Amino acid sequence: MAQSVLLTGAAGRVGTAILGGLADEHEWRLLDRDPPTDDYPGEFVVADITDEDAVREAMAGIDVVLHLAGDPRKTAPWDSVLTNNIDGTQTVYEAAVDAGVEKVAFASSNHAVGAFETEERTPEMYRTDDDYLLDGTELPRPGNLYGVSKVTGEALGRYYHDEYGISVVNVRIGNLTEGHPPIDYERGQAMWLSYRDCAHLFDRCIRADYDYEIVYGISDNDRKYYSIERAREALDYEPQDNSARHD
Ligand SMILES: NC(=O)C1=CN([C@@H]2O[C@H](COP(=O)(O)OP(=O)(O)OC[C@H]3O[C@@H](n4cnc5c(N)ncnc54)[C@H](O)[C@@H]3O)[C@@H](O)[C@H]2O)C=CC1
Ligand SMILES: O=C1O[C@H](COP(=O)(O)O)[C@@H](O)[C@H](O)[C@H]1O
Repeated sequence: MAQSVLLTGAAGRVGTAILGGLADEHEWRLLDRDPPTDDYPGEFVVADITDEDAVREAMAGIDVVLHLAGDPRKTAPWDSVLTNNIDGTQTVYEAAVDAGVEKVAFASSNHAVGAFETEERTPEMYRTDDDYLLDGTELPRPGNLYGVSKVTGEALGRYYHDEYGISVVNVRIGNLTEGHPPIDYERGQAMWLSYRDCAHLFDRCIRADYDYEIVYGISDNDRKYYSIERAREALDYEPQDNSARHD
């Protein structure tokens, strides 16, 4: 059944991948601080996620929120991640709970656990003969302030789930690259998420039933140091792409 979905950060790369696969699958309300430069499905709201009134208005009648908006730079400074990623995410959760939204899928990141990639483990852990694996039950270990903001977003979701019962899935997205896996970049190949698998994964976040989850969002790459088992179990995620088998 089509659901009413609010997609924040709709004009960005992840939003483009999602809408590329799912434009006709749901009823979309798109939100971005950048005005649309293209044709989009549904309705487009130009607003900043730190604007409480605008976010509340955008939340009316929504079943599911895919919350992507934020500063995606791994070098982002504290003032930007504090405003866009932490304050903005809290604003989105508060408005979602007040509006009776059922589910929120939060775009977390590999950088929430980036500091597991120690000098002793790398580059071996990026290669097929290594079996080092993170499965989402490990403690967070961010390697930069951007990663800290993503861990904080996951904790905000934990709080709003426990306090208000809203369903939350945190998707620790790997490296989304269009058309082909990253070239000459072993780390990126191990955490490649194709556009097709990205759309399918967020479709499962919209349709599946869950309480509070942390899953890794990567394709079924031969070498992966992030397990996709929890995404398979909790969301019925069935990726089709693999960085090692791409022409
Ligand atoms: N692209 C990737 O490989 C990965 C992305 N992510 C996360 O996914 C999300 C989307 O990332 P991308 O699409 O790659 O980034 P992007 O920069 O292409 O898109 C982000 C969108 O959010 C909007 N935005 C930013 N701050 C905003 C605010 N305060 N209010 C309203 N809109 C705002 C921007 O205008 C932009 O259109 C981010 O939260 C990022 O941290 C996580 C891991 C990997
Ligand atoms: O969280 C993110 O991660 C991806 C992949 O990280 P990288 O260190 O391999 O570049 C990054 O491309 C994206 O911009 C960022 O938001």
